[in-house]
Amino acid sequence: MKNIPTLYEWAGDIKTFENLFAQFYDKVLKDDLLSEVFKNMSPEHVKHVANFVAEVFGGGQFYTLENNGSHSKMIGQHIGKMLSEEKRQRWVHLLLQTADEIGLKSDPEFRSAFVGYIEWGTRLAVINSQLTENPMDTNEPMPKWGWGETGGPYDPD
Ligand code: HEM
Repeated sequence: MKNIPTLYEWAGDIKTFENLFAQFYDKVLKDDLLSEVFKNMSPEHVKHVANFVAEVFGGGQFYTLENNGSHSKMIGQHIGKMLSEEKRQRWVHLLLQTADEIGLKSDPEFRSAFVGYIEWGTRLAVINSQLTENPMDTNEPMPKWGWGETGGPYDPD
């Protein structure tokens, strides 16, 4: 494959990410373990998380510009939340279930990159949630996620 798309381009567009997280948080709010954690989430939460992940996946500055966000600001949302490994696992499980239900690209290459990011991001969220102060400088750049070892999407040729 000559022109390798970004993860964002391969997944679709911003509506793909908004749909994924809208359906996901519907499940989260009905979940016995996670509903308590998210019961006070802001009305913008779904859009902010969709924008954040879309930006990390190479879609442009959705979170940075539209939400005046930064990696540090996002990390700050998890400080002191005391998230457990059990809650993290449920979060991951529901997100992957939603990904299948909405028909998110399911080629092995894309899912490998997607799961890699989700593992990284959720494990960091748990670690940061045990802290009382945000360790991250406000000027730290947003993370960028790519295809990793697979090098690009599934290509039958
Ligand atoms: C890749 C993993 C994750 C990403 C990209 C992410 C992203 C975000 C973002 C962007 C916000 C800010 C939302 C806003 O500005 O309104 C946020 C807030 C939050 N996140 Fe995460 N998060 C991740 C993992 C988790 C996990 C695993 C949990 C819990 C099990 C969690 C719990 C929360 C909570 C409780 C808030 C605050 C919600 C509120 O009250 O408005 N996050 N997250």
